[in-house]
Amino acid sequence: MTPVPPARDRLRIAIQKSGRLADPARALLASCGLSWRESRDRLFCYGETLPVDLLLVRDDDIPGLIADGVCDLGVVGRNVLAEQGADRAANDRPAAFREWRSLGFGSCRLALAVPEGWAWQGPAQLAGMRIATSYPALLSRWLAEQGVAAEVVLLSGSVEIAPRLGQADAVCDIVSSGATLAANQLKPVATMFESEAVLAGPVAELDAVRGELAALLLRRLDGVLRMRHSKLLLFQAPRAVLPSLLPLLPDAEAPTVMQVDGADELALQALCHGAVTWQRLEELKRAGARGLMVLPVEGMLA
Ligand SMILES: Nc1ncnc2c1ncn2[C@@H]1O[C@H](COP(=O)(O)OP(=O)(O)OP(=O)(O)O)[C@@H](O)[C@H]1O
Ligand SMILES: O=P(O)(O)OC[C@H]1O[C@H](OP(=O)(O)OP(=O)(O)O)[C@H](O)[C@@H]1O
Ligand SMILES: [Mg+2]
Repeated sequence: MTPVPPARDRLRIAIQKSGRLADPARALLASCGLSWRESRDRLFCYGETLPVDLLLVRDDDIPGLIADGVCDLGVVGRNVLAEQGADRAANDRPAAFREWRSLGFGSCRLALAVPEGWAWQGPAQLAGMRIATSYPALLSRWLAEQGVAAEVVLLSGSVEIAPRLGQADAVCDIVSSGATLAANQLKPVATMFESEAVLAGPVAELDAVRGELAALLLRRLDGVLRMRHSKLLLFQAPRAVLPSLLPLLPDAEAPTVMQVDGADELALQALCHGAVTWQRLEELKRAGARGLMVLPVEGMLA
């Protein structure tokens, strides 16, 4: 019988202890106003500003911890969440976690790669082949969708070396820059899955105190994510040039306009959601803007 975890009135979020997502996950949560007192073994961080604690674990364990109710939320790669979700589905187990938000970092893709010398003609070519992967459920599902019968060889790491060792004919693994594939004389031929870090949580909403804490956190998180690439642009300009400045700010919310030094001189404040590059500032200056200042935006509560 599965043990029932004791009731909690603090929210618990699992993140990677170390690895690619550890620092950005912690930085993102900190930018939502959370801070922690770390325990000496660093596996549990007690929330100080809010009753939101961190659990530091291997990323592969995060979906299971959510499924078991040991933690409420987790920051994990969509690839890990999808693999474990596909595995549950393949074994007729009910869904026990889902993606709550995509977080905009840790981008990579799950790709099928074959030796560089192969002339790739499509998935049918894989029939009867051995494919090494750490993502057996996603690979099996993709092969079934393609109607191809191939052998899945499970490896927990260093997958790209399998063809050279004669363990497999092709591989299915995470690709980002493609450097690991190239170093192993492999080429990507199909993308199965686009991934990034996500906030994962249970299928149903949380309730009571933890539900309220999660709602508060999501409101802050949405504000941070929305503002992540936004900048506040401050500048002055004569009223007459306004019609030629506004087309240069297509991604800006309606600017706040203040009158200075009489009716003709304006001070403007525009929240830009796209990149505010030097080139763009120079174009604004050529069009008559002066005193251009770009400020970062840390968050927004609508
Ligand atoms: N080369 C990459 N570029 C960008 N993101 C990646 C890359 N490789 C993996 N990722 C993403 O980062 C996540 C964590 O990768 P990492 O290599 O730290 O995992 P790990 O070795 O399984 O860590 P753990 O010790 O927690 O089990 C992956 O699940 C994936 O979502
Ligand atoms: O396309 P690239 O930029 O080369 O990245 C892809 C590599 O990154 C990951 O491995 P990682 O370096 O995390 O090693 P691990 O699998 O042993 O954890 C992944 O498993 C690939 O091997
Ligand atoms: Mg792992």
